[in-house]
Amino acid sequence: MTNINMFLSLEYERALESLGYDYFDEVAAAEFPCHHLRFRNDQLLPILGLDPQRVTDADFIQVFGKFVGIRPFLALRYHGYQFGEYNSRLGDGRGFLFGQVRGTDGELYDFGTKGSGTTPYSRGADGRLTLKGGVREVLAAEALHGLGVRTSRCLSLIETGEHLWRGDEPSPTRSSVMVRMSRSHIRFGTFERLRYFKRRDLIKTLLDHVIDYYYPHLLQQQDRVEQYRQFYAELVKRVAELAAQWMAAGFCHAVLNTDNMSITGESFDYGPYAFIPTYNPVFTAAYFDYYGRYCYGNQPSICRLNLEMLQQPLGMVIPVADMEAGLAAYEEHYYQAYRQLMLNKLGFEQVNESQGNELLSRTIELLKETQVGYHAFFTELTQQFHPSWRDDVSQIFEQVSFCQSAEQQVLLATWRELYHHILQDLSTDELAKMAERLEEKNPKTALLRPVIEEVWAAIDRDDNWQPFDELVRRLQRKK
Ligand SMILES: Nc1ncnc2c1ncn2[C@@H]1O[C@H](COP(=O)(O)OP(=O)(O)OP(=O)(O)O)[C@@H](O)[C@H]1O
Ligand SMILES: [Mg+2]
Repeated sequence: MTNINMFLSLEYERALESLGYDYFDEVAAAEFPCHHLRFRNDQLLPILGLDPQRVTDADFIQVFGKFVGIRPFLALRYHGYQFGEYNSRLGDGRGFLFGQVRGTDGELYDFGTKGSGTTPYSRGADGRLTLKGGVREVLAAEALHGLGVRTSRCLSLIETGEHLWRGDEPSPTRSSVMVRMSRSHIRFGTFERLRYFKRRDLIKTLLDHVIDYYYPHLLQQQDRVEQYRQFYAELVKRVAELAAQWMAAGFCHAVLNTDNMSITGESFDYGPYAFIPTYNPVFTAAYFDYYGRYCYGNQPSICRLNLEMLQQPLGMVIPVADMEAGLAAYEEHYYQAYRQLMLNKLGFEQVNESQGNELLSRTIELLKETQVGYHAFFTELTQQFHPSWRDDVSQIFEQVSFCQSAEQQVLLATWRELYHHILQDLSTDELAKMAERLEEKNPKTALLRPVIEEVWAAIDRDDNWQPFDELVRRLQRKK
């Protein structure tokens, strides 16, 4: 066994750093009184070309808790529209870009910290992350990944032994530092800040950088302006697909400010999020979202609005009419993606258009009217599904407890008929694949709030991490 820290042996690319000091400030990491590794994401190590067996807990602590070895740490500069109001006092206030590494899949990944100390953007706050906040972010990312959402994931969570004061947690509360692996920490707000300072030159440089690193296939196109046009159109598609993935997963992100929107169309920053207990478009996850701006059902339109606002900075280099044309496809991209994801959750791969649309709207109606658990509905379907359903409509969802009233029974009967009708067109082979698809698309474990609270209570009361470890294992679907 060698004692070389595997994280220090990685080849770090200085992609963002090479852009120079207009985009970030160099910062130092806080020193913490202690370091307890609470989570290490071994599923990510192979993507970094690392064998989990050869990476010790001490390696994680040395690099992602004590921050020994790699330099510089870059607090990225950004602004953002927060609940509709422009905020020019933002930036990485409790985190920094630790480094960038090329994965075995060819993609460039960021290691970004959260809770690693103050920066010039901390605005008088402590630069820290609560342990509960860290636990919640780890869980959200693993759950979303399991549901097929394009998301950042946490590489490590280290408890750091400080006492923090927060208005939304019983205080003092425990502290942590998290390292997140994401496709980029360049946010819509990174561009917004450059427009605020009227720096067209810096917007252009950053846009070229984004295309070079995150949309390299567009480089085949010789003309830069054409690349920009296609970049925006592709971003629109990626964001529409992301919104569809959240909606199908039953996920409410809760803080869709433009500083929480990634330029790669990846989902990240899991603060006061929640998975919806039942289908309810006005379900709002953040207690401070008084008007339900970021409620579950608003997510697709808010994402569209954020894309539209991004036209302001990008408009300094991309013709706005071209971006408008790209944005016009948003609804179609969204609907196509959402429809496909929902049909998958219902067990299907391909359904003809009119039947597919009808099944989708009937399913939503059923979920809404009965208020059956959103996740429970799909896991029940997965458990009860049987190929014999094709031949006998009465067997479909034979055991249901969620239809109380006569009206609800009628809705279920109609849904059943339609489902049966679609099954008629399937071959025996396709029918067999349905069971597998249902299993794959509908993980058994749903990360509902009481589940998180239960895990947290064990940590909080008894420092018992076993329920957390088991939950992570279930979300990652390991035996
Ligand atoms: N405890 C804190 N100390 C200093 N700055 C903070 C703190 N909490 C939040 N901020 C800053 O407030 C802004 C909004 O916070 P938000 O919760 O969206 O981001 P974050 O969760 O800290 O980071 P990220 O978006 O990278 O996940 C960010 O600029 C963040 O750096
Ligand atoms: Mg944020």
